[in-house]
Parts: sequence; structure tokens; C-alpha cells
Amino acid sequence: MVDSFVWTDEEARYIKAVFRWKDADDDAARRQTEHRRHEQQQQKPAGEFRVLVVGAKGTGKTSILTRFGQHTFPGEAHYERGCRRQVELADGQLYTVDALEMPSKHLPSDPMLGQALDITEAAVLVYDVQSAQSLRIATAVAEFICDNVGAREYALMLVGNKTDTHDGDDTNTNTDGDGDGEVKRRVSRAEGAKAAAGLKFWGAESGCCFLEVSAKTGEGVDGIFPRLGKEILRVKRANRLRREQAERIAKQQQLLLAQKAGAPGKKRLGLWKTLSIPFFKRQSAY
Ligand SMILES: Nc1nc2c(ncn2[C@@H]2O[C@H](COP(=O)(O)OP(=O)(O)OP(=O)(O)O)[C@@H](O)[C@H]2O)c(=O)[nH]1
Repeated sequence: MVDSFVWTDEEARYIKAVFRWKDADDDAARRQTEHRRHEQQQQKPAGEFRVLVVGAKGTGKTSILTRFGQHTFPGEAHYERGCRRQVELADGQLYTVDALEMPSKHLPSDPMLGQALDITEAAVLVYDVQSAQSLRIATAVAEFICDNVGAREYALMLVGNKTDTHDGDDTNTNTDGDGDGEVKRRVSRAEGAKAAAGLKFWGAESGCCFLEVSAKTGEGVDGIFPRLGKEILRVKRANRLRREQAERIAKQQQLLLAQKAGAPGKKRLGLWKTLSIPFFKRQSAY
């Protein structure tokens, strides 16, 4: 077979058999995936997450949602400003994610952002790794959210998009503004991670979650919502524990007050009770 480019009948049969086997293998894998998808569709989701996707203009919010919802990069024909999809968390449970983009033109409007916060329980803050300004906007939005949600449970995630635009170097590669027309990474992964760590939110010791992705290649995008879902559950658990602890303390205080009120030496008996006590016992009743 090595010496000749013409296969013998036996070789041809062998090759065909291998390909058939490969096809069968692929078919089995495809059937398994479809079966799993079907099973997931039948499975009742354990819950639902309502997520706001927010960030400066052109950071790739629409592209991320399109990649997440339709597994494509938006062309001229279709794009997503909101989508609904199920994700599986690490514990194997399915959750429905309802993700909604906040158009960047509404970003400077506090009431608009406030309304969007009211109907969501988590936000993905998107910045473009080619723009330090977009990271500053994302952190400013995070601070606005922290100030506005108050005691309400809310989760955050910082996402650096467009990682495909650099050559894999993790450092800040172009700050010289040499005008060569090529846009490079202006925010290193370390800077993004540091910004996320600085966003202390809902008792997260290490700051908010952080991820770098590329909506164009799809890298990392599928990790956003399962990770955020996990964070939402953590925040909810932390809030429930906080509430339970506050209730426990309040109960203990009530008990202490009740004990204090019920402890004052001997009680003075009413007249009727006093008269009903035999005479020889009355003295000791006072
Ligand atoms: N190279 C690259 N380009 C991207 C990526 N994501 C988005 N873009 C491009 O960035 C531009 C803006 O993307 P959009 O998804 O429209 O950004 P947006 O944040 O929704 O924009 P606004 O709605 O205008 O705020 C488009 O030209 C996209 O093709 C990415 O991961 N890599």
C-alpha cells in the first residue's frame, strides 16, 4: 500500500470498513448528544436566572448574547439583544437563563439602569480588552449597582471580550499610540482580574467573578452563565444565612427581654387572691 497509490480490493474494503466504523462512531456520538439534549429539554429546570448584560458601546454585548443563544457570531442577518437558554451547573442541575442586553445609549441614564436592576438578579459587565476606557466604565457601572441594589441579593461578573484580537501575550502590548492602525490589547488579563478583585460584592472575599472571552471565536462564552449561575446561588445562600442569623439574634434578644421582665423578685398578689389564701398563710404571700 505504501509503494502503490492504487489500493487492492482488500485494502479498499478495509478502508471502507474503517470509514464506516468511524461514521458509526460519529453517529453514535451525535445520537448520544441529541439524546442528552432531548433529556435536558424534558428535565424541569431547577430555577431561572434573570441576567443583565451591560457595558460600554461596542464592547460586544450583542455578539456575546448571539454566541450564547445561537452559537454564532452575528452577521448582518441576525443578532440577539436578549435570549433564553438552559445551562447546566456543576451540580448537574439545569437552570434557565434569561439574558437581556442593556443598550449602551441608556447607560448614562440612572433611572433606566435602576429599572433594569429591579428586574434582574445579576449582571455581566462587559469590557473590550482593547479599551481601558471600557474597563473604567464597567467598574463605574459595578459601583453604581453596588450602591443601588442595597441589601437586595445581586451577583456580578466582569467579562473582558475580544481576546482573539491579540497574540496570546498576557501583558499590555500597546500603549504607545504609535498610530500604526492596529488595535491591540490595552487591558491585560491581570488588570482585568485586579479590577474584578476590587469589586467586593455580596461578601465575596475575592471580589466578583472574572472571565476573558471572545464572542468571535466563542472561546469562554459558554462559561459565562454557568459560572454566574453558581455565583447567584452563592449570593442567595449567603443572604438566606444572613437573614436566618438576624432572626436568631432577634429571637435571643426577645427571650432575654422576656426573662428580664419576668424576673422581678416576688409578685404582689391581687386582693381577691390574697383573701382566698387561708389566714395563717397570708403573711408569707407578701
Ligand atoms: N474581534 C472581535 N470583534 C468582536 C468581538 N465581539 C464583538 N466584536 C465586534 O465588535 C463590534 C461591536 O459588537 P457588538 O456586539 O455590536 O457590541 P455591543 O456592545 O452590542 O454594541 P452597542 O450595542 O453598540 O453598544 C462589532 O463590529 C463586532 O463584530 C470579538 O470577540 N472579537
